[in-house]
Amino acid sequence: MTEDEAKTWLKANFDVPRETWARLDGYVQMLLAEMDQQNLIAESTREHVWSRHIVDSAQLMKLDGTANEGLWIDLGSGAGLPAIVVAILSERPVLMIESRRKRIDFLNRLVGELSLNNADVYGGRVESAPASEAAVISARAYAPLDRLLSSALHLSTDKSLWILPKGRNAQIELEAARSSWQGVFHVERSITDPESAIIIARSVAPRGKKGRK
Ligand SMILES: C[S@@+](CC[C@H](N)C(=O)[O-])C[C@H]1O[C@@H](n2cnc3c(N)ncnc32)[C@H](O)[C@@H]1O
Repeated sequence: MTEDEAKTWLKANFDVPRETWARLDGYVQMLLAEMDQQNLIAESTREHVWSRHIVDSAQLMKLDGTANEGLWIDLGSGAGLPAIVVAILSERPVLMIESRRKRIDFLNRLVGELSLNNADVYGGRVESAPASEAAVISARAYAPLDRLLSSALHLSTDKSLWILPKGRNAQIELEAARSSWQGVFHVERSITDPESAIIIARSVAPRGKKGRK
């Protein structure tokens, strides 16, 4: 997907009025500028931010069956991916969880400068974030599936939808996690990288336990 194709895809798949487009553009500019201060995205993707990061994040919203309602929690948000894209393209509340100080500061700056009234940052570890009842939980390049689910179970309910871009190891990670986790899992192909996949999960619980909230 070229950068032009990425922008065309966004316009075809989302309502993108001028103000929303200006926010996306502003985010890309701030992300690239911040790369002089900290390493937020792979150097090789600097010239491909719209396809490799913005569309890569936005595609997750297309897999969300929650009617765009309820809290979206993003684990290990780092550069703000996918959370900032979700917060710009929707009005739903978005909570970013990130533990590294410099990244927390950058995320707070994004929220302020892009006037994202629906977005918030928890600066700390996922494991110590206050219990919540997320409608959606996302995590991009955060942790292997088993550790990811263990660290964030307290942020979910039985109804939470987990949307987890997993690169090329999706199927392997899923098989490895199945011995410890039950739930309804399936894998979707990424539109930005045909070899990458996204794990979608519902009704997630540690194997052998019943009666989640
Ligand atoms: C590889 S980066 C990915 C960032 C972003 N999701 C993206 O796709 O560009 C992983 C991020 O997760 C954060 N992280 C790792 N473990 C964490 C934890 N237990 N709690 C909160 N943040 C964590 C790291 O500080 C880092 O910013």
